[in-house]
Amino acid sequence: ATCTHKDRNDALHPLWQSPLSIPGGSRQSPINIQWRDSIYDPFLKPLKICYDPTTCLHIWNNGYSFLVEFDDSTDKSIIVGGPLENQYRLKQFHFHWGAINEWGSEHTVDSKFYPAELHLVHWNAVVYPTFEEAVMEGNGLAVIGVFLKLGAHHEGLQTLVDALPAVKHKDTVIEFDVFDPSCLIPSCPDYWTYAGSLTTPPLTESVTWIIKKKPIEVDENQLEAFRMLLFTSDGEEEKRMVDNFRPLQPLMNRTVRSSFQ
Ligand SMILES: N/C(=N\S(N)(=O)=O)N1CCCC1
Ligand SMILES: [Zn+2]
Repeated sequence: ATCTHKDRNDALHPLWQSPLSIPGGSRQSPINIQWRDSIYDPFLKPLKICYDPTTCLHIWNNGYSFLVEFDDSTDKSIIVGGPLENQYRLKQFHFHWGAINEWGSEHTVDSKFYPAELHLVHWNAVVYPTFEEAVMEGNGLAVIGVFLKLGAHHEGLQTLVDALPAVKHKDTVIEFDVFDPSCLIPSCPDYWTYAGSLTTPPLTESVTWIIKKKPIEVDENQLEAFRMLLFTSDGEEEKRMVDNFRPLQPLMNRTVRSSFQ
């Protein structure tokens, strides 16, 4: 039988295991978002995004993805509103992508994969003293998911792409001191939201997911730049950093709400 990407993924990425290995996992991510099953919630507020570009610190290849990390010692870069009861501080953003344009995103919409997905990771510094503690709590994290689709060149992303050769290998880092990630978020306010988890270890069920309905467009060269990164350290046998997404997880007893009709 032909191997589906899910089997390939389970086989290729033991770390992104199925929920069976997470005892009591009832709100795991990612999931398929069935548009017609999502429920419009008129009480959902618009999401307010206030980032200070000077809080940007560096880009780091951590061997799973590349992260752009921010100074989260103040409330200078935060999100508030949407489904959130508190404001959440921006900690980092990263991407997941495929070896080819047919797949790469973690979430799907009506079972459609996008070639890549951006995650902006925020934590509840109103309630928890540290990010590490917030990671362990049901309302500890809020992640904005943005789908990337193949299309026009993305000017804002290009400044990031130009820096990637400097973090080709695992555990390399480059200073990156001014960047406003709101340029990567579609202006359309529409989103879905659901209660889920981190999609990499520790896989904790601490994430309020906010998935933007509209994708951003990036061009083929920009996607290819992601694919030239390596999972491996300098000197090791090279393994291209591709297909770094977790397989879809069961919805179980959850509803996905939409901010739009
Ligand atoms: N898996 C994660 N984010 S994600 N892919 O669920 O947005 N993280 C692991 C630790 C910090 C963020
Ligand atoms: Zn992610």
